[in-house]
Amino acid sequence: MAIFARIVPTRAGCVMIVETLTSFLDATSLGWASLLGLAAIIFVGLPHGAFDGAVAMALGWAGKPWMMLAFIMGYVTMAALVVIFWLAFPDLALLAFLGISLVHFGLGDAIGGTATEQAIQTIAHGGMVIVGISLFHKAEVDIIYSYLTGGDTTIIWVCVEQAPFVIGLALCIYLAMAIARPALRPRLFEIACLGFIFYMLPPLAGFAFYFCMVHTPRHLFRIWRQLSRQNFSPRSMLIMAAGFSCASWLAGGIALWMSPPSMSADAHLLRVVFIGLAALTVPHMILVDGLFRRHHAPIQGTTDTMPITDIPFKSDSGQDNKPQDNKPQGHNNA
Ligand SMILES: CC1=C(/C=C/C(C)=C/C=C/C(C)=C/C=O)C(C)(C)CCC1
Ligand SMILES: [Fe+2]
Repeated sequence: MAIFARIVPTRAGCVMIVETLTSFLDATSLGWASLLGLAAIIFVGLPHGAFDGAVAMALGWAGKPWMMLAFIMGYVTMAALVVIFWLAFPDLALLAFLGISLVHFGLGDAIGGTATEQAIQTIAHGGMVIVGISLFHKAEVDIIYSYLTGGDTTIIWVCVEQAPFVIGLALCIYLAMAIARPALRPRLFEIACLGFIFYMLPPLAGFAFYFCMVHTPRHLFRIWRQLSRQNFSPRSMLIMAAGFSCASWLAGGIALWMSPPSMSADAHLLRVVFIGLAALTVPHMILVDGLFRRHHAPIQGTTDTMPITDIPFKSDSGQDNKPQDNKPQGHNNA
């Protein structure tokens, strides 16, 4: 009887999820590559943010249950404020989202150096993702941007179309830097490969490739290494991340289910995914780029392998290998 009482609501829940999904699949005009990309963004990429609970642990904010509760409340409040801001000022919110994402992705992929070198790498890496995808597939991306702003996208394109001048300049300086500093070459080559992939794939599939195959693994590698150094149990990190992932999927599922009748299935689906992502990005960035990076930047001269290329920082040539007052230099914690 008890088992029966447990199975019936679970089955009802599953039926509801399957029904919502099949009605979306019937109504959407997105191709299979974009749908697969969206699924990967939601189920593979999004959980990297669910490790923010573990990041809070690394920062010493989650030692007691009340601290964890305060962290979760702060995170959810910030996410809710982003959604409210987006609904009130969609153009400004999308523009800000693109800008902060460029910085977040760029910082995650840069391997460090002086502040200027770091800025050049950040603009080049992050710019290729956000501006590259937007400009390679202008017509398709314009439709997505119009769903996200609720109509006019002129101001967005005015800004996106100016960006290649800055990004092009950053790429030229990056090339010069890579000639002098061989450790930068694999990362520059990575930008070229990603550019080709973004050009070839539909925009959502290209973004999903980057988000799931580059950004997420780099982030997880950083967090995992730092937390194992601090002797946190992998099991507790995984349980916490699974809990946060399920909570965000549930929130997204509810938002999807409350589909407004006036909106097309594509518009609603993309709004839920990207406004949801923006809402989680703001607290995620504050935590990862603002706090974790500052506290756990590798010390110059320490060996630090990079995922994807697996090149030790120490193998870097030239004078920047010499320890300089033990100042934190590396900044590639995604
Ligand atoms: C909306 C949209 C884009 C931007 C997506 C962004 C900006 C995602 C940011 C995610 C973050 C920052 C996750 C955190 O780790 C693209 C791919 C340019 C083109 C297709 C439509
Ligand atoms: Fe991230």
